[in-house]
Parts: sequence; C-alpha cells; structure tokens
Amino acid sequence: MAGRVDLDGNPINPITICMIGAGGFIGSHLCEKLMFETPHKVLAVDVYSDKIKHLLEPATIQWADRIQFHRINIKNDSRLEGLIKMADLTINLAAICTPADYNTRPLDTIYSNFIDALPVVKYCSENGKRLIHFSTCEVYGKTIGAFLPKDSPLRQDPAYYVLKEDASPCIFGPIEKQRWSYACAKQLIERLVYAEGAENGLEFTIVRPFNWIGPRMDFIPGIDGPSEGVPRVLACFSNNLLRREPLKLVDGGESQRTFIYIKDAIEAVLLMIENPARANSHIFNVGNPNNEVTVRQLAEMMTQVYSKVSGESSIETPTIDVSSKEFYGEGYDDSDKRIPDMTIINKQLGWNPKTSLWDLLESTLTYQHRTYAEAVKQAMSKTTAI
Ligand SMILES: NC(=O)c1ccc[n+]([C@@H]2O[C@H](COP(=O)([O-])OP(=O)(O)OC[C@H]3O[C@@H](n4cnc5c(N)ncnc54)[C@H](O)[C@@H]3O)[C@@H](O)[C@H]2O)c1
Ligand SMILES: O=c1ccn([C@@H]2O[C@H](COP(=O)(O)OP(=O)(O)O[C@H]3OC[C@](O)(CO)[C@H]3O)[C@@H](O)[C@H]2O)c(=O)[nH]1
Repeated sequence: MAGRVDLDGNPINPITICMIGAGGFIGSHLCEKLMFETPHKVLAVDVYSDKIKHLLEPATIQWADRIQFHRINIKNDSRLEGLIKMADLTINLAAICTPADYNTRPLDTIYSNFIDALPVVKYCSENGKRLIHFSTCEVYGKTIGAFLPKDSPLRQDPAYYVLKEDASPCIFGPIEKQRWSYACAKQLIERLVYAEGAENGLEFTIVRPFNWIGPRMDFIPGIDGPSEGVPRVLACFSNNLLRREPLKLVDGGESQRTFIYIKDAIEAVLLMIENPARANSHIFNVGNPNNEVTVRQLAEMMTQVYSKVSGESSIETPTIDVSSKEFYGEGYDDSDKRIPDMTIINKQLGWNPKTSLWDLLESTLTYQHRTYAEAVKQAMSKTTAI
C-alpha cells in the first residue's frame, strides 16, 4: 500500500468515504477493494449488512479502524448529514434497482431513485463535499435503431445503437409503461447533480453501470430472499440452474446486453475515487462492449458453464419462453440493446475491462454453486416431503 500514486504520479492521501448502499452488491465489492488494497476509511451506510459482514466481524480486525457500519435508512435519518460532513467523498449507491419493481412498485422506485437521493446531493453541495453518484445505463432507454424497420441496413450502423454519454438521446416508452419509472427518476437526479455542479460548483462524477455481474448479486428466491421475489437475470437464471428447472426467456430472450465482471468495474470506480481531477464533472459509461449477447445466448452459455462447474448434466429442456406480462406483469417494457461507448472513460482514466463473458460466468457460477447448491437441495427436499 505504501507509495501509491495517482494517474499523474502524485501521492494518494488516505481519505474518508461515506458509502451509502455499501451493503449491496456493488457496495460490498467496493468495500472489499478499499479494505484490501487502499488505506482509505469507509463509513458504510445501509439498512442491511449481510454482504459485508466478513469485513465487519472482529476476526477481520486488520481494518477494524477503517470501516464502520451505520444501519441507517436514508429516507428518514438525521445522522446522514453528519456522516457526509465527516467524509471527504460521498458515494451514493442506494436505490431500488431490480426491474421487477419498476412496473409493480413505481412509487417506491421513483422515491428511492429520485426523492431519497435529493438530500444526499444537497448535503454534498452545501458542505462542499465531492459526490460520486450511481446512475444507470437505463437512462439511454431504447436505441435509435429500435425504431427502424427490422430489415433496415442502418440497424448495422453503430451510430444507431452505440450509447455515448455526451451525444445519445434518452428514449423511454409511454408513461403507462411503468418500466421507465426507474430510468426517468435516474435521469432527473443526474440532471440535478449536473445542475448543482454548473450553478453551485458541486464536485461530482456520475457512473452509468452497464449490467455489472458477479458473486453476491441479488438473492436466490426462497434461500436468502423472498420465495416470490424476482431478482435480476443473473440470479434468476442461477436459481433455475440450481433447481434444475428451465431458464425463463422473457419475450423470446431477444434483448441484448453487454455484461461486465464486477471486479473489472470496481477497478474503474477506484480510479474515479483516486483521480478526482480527471473524474470530476464527468459522466462515465462503465461496461464491457466486447461481452454482448442476447438473453437467449446468455441462458445457453450459463447452462453450459453451470454444467462444467457443477459436474451435473443439463436438463432436457434447458429454456422455456414466457411473456413479459406473465413474468413481470402489466407495464413492463425493455431496452433492446446496450453497447457502451468507451471513449470518455478511456481518455480520462485509461481504463478498459478485461474479463470475457465465459470467464466471468465460470467464476460467478462456481461461487453460486458453492454457496447455494446444498441449501437449494435441502429446501427442495423439504417442499417435496410436505
Ligand atoms: N448492478 C448493476 O449492474 C447496476 C446497473 C445499473 C445501475 N446500477 C446502480 O448501482 C447502484 C447499486 O446497485 P447494486 O447492483 O449494488 O444494487 P443493490 O440493490 O445490491 O444495492 C443497493 C443497496 O442500497 C441499499 N439501500 C436502498 N435504499 C436504501 C435506503 N433508503 N437507505 C439505506 N440503504 C438503502 C440497499 O439495502 C442495498 O444494499 C444502484 O444505484 C443502481 O441503480 C447498478
Ligand atoms: O428470468 C429472466 C430474467 C430476466 N430476463 C430478461 O433479461 C434481461 C436483463 O434483465 P435484468 O438483468 O434483470 O435487468 P435489465 O438489464 O433489464 O435492467 C438492469 O440494467 C441495469 C439496472 O439499472 C440495474 O441492474 C437494471 O435496471 C431483460 O431483457 C429481461 O427481460 C429473462 O429473460 N429471464
């Protein structure tokens, strides 16, 4: 850790970070990175701590003085401003960010992603503190290409689908498609953060993650989350594989995504933390444009990889089709394709993702199998016995 320097060769001084949403998927990996590889301190704020308990237990005394957990719901807790004042930098990760909630709990989604983030922006701005705010690739919504005829040659032209922070429009569906409640709330909070920067000098960075995946993402229904809960696709498909049931392809599994390994993405966030002069006032896409698949291809690859890491053969019918109405309910809609343009993050931070989709699925599904296979078997045998 000694002698660490930033991208311009200047020494990196230890700082205190107020991390809101530190107990979630991304927060847990960021806390690990900061504890294992840097001298920085973390004030970890969340309502849950299960995913970072290995960093908080007395056995990990090595960094006991560098991480403190504060069980706080930022909706209604006056301690928040004090923590932001104590820190040099605030990172806000807190949000409802599972698509199954966007159309079924649109009010909670809008409050969580816009209203609850307002005081965080305000306290940072008023107290002259730097803010890294987590937005989403969903602010781009649908691509321009999605509105072209299916056989239009323009659909092959990157100008119609590659998503650029400073050029691409944000294209959402109609209001009755409540799926877009999340994207719209995230877009408005981005605009507010940007305006605080422009009018009041807030030092900010906005991160737009493109489908970061890896261990500890969401939950396995009925094991460490509600039986009827619908997590994001990695956990949905992991759950199906663990239970030896077909993977459900929503509306034919035709939508396309680029997936990035959480550990690659966290490298990018650490560069932002430690290079404020290069990261401030920027919006960054963080994704892996080389890892594009349709959801159907993702299902096929996960089936193959899971078979390899578990030693179990795959089932006879590995996938089934399901309509979005059946799976998510009324008001669901989808982003067709998400390829991040990497020009800005490359220029400012020299960062590039490294891990292929196959490799990241291999390490992630090894983790899923080791963590959940036995618990799923037991839960299933109990259900059959009843
Ligand atoms: N994982 C991705 O690929 C991805 C993609 C796009 C955007 N994002 C954004 O990144 C951020 C983190 O995502 P994640 O995948 O880690 O999600 P996550 O759900 O695992 O983590 C969010 C954390 O915030 C906490 N939280 C929510 N509301 C809170 C409140 N009122 N008070 C205190 N804590 C609260 C939750 O308990 C949870 O631990 C979110 O803002 C999300 O919109 C993530
Ligand atoms: O069992 C399933 C679950 C999902 N799908 C389809 O997979 C696509 C991806 O779904 P998911 O990862 O759940 O979410 P999205 O990519 O649509 O949205 C996320 O992107 C970033 C973020 O902001 C935070 O993570 C969030 O909004 C999708 O097409 C589903 O329909 C499936 O076929 N089967």
